[in-house]
Formats: sequence, C-alpha cells, structure tokens
Amino acid sequence: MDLFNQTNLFSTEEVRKTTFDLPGADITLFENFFSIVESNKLYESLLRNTPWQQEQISIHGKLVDYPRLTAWYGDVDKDTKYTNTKSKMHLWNNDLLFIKERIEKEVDIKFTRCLLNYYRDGKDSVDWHQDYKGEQRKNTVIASVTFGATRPFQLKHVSRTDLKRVDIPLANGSLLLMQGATQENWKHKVPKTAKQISPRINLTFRWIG
Ligand SMILES: O=C(O)CCC(=O)C(=O)O
Ligand SMILES: [Fe+2]
Repeated sequence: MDLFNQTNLFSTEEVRKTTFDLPGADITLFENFFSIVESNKLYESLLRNTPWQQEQISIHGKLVDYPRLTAWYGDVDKDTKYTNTKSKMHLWNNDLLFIKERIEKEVDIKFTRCLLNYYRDGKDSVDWHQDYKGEQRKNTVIASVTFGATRPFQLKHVSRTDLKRVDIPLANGSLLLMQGATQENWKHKVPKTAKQISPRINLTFRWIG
C-alpha cells in the first residue's frame, strides 16, 4: 500500500459515527458530517448573511441580553415565540436548505424550523435547559450542526444524580442527533470559557407540526 492510500484510509475527513449509551436518551454524533471545505464555506456565508438578533430576557422586570446572537428560519415567514421574546422567522435560504437536505438523508424527518446561535467568543454560552415544553418535549428530533470553533456540549440527567455528566466536544462540521426521550430526561448546556477562542455557529433543526 502506498503512502497516499494510507493517509487516505486514516484521513480525519472520514465521517465518524458515535452512539452514546445513556439511560433514557438517544444521542448520535457524526464527526465530519460536512467536510472541512464545506464547513468553512458555510461558516463564512452564515456569519455574513444571517440577520443576527440580540434577544433579551426579562429577569425581575429588568431586560437582560442573551449571551449569544440568534436567528430563526423555517417553512413560513412569521413571528415565533422563543422564551418570552418575539422573534422574526425567516424563510429558508440556500445554505440552510443544503444543510437541511443533507441531514434529512440521515434521519427520516422533514424539519420545519431551525434556530441559529452565534457564540461570538468564550463569554457567549447557553445555560442548562431542555428543548421544548410538555408534549413537544416527549418525542422529538433535534439535529444540531456546528461550524467554527469547537465548544463542549454538556449533558446531565434531570433527576438521577448517580449518572455522570457527559461532555461531547462539537467540532466544525459535526452533526449531533438527539432523539426519542432525550429532551425529557437530560438537560444540556454550552458553558462559558475564559480561553481565547474563535466564534462558533450552531444550528438546531427542529420539527414542529
Ligand atoms: O449551541 C449548541 O450546541 C446548543 C444550542 C441549544 O441548546 C439551543 O439552542 O437550544
Ligand atoms: Fe437546546
């Protein structure tokens, strides 16, 4: 075997699938789901073309900025209610349709909306939460795609303190699928870091009927 083939065989560009064996969760990670060339191109394009919004949350009557910028996209051009602020929902663009269709080949679902999060630096984050409420939380598919800097995605069980926390580094071009009862039983967060890191864009494709 020549050297070229060998490097190809162990190339870091191969899609690598990892399934996490966690009670009450169905989580699969695909590293290099998008190639480095695709990922870098999509990162630049999304960063430039997304109408990033600074959402705020009311805490004890005081408006506080979320530690990240966001944008909603979906099948319909309307307002959506995300926590307690109203957000504009934009119609899918070509970048998002390309990403969405690639994921839909992997998982048998047609996504209806997507939340984009832009973490400008290590001070940007998302605190412990579960996606959705009530019935919607019970059996849903969330497809999370990352472009740019790697950040740890942490998970902890909602009630079982005997279970260890899980830390999944989400790198450029990765896809994380969270299915079944994951949202019901596990919380997730992306912590702040004091390290000097470059920006990260995360997209969560969702299904809401
Ligand atoms: O940035 C991430 O990896 C997660 C984002 C997230 O949990 C959310 O938007 O609900
Ligand atoms: Fe989330």
